[in-house]
Amino acid sequence: MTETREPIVILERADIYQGDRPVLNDVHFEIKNGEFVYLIGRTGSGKSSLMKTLYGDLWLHTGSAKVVGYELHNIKRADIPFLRRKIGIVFQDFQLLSDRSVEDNLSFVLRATGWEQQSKISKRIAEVLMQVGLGTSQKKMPHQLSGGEQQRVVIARAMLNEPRILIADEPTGNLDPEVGDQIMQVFKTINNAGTAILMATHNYEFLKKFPARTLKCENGNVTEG
Ligand SMILES: Nc1ncnc2c1ncn2[C@@H]1O[C@H](COP(=O)(O)OP(=O)(O)OP(=O)(O)O)[C@@H](O)[C@H]1O
Repeated sequence: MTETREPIVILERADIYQGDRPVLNDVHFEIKNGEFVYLIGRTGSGKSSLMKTLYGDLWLHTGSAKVVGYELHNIKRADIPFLRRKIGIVFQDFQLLSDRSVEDNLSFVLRATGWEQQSKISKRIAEVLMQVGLGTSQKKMPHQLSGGEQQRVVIARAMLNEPRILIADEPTGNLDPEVGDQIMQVFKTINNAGTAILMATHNYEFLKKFPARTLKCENGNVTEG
């Protein structure tokens, strides 16, 4: 069992910047394989900046970070797409391609990441849609789905390449509370099956209903909450 608790995110003395402006200083924490971690903090406290740094959208300024085996302090631009394949990213706004079906949104990502065989593509799409409770929606267009269903497709898309961690920035921010709870259940199910999750949220009800480790961004620091 030791392997399952190996850290997949390690930050040491990391400084997070937006351009030349420091946002978070001296950040150090680990996330272990299979862990569920909330990221909380007021608007502008640096949650999104921290997440963007983890998936290579912001350069790490100083310090070191290792994410799913990639050293962000040494990473080459050409390696960033490979880093992102091992991370599933889920945003608040759904960002599905509106001109194509659920199935085509998902196969687009698989083909772009090197999948070629149609039978394998179809099988994987069916698996991830089952995982998020949308087994019968392959042929639907995004506009035919509710907000909660669209977010499920986005989560399915993030799971396509079996990431070791899902990074979710306010994934329920645009949803009604009841639908948000259902999406939270989807994340819990995915986490129970072994994928680590780092989720930024303003929804403190989740912390009570679904307790988990919490990191807090405050006054330029990240602390255990
Ligand atoms: N693209 C950007 N360019 C310059 N500064 C930015 C940019 N995005 C964010 N910032 C600034 O960086 C700081 C941290 O913002 P960030 O978005 O990381 O906070 P947050 O905790 O995610 O906020 P929210 O909860 O509103 O999403 C803020 O002062 C913000 O104004």
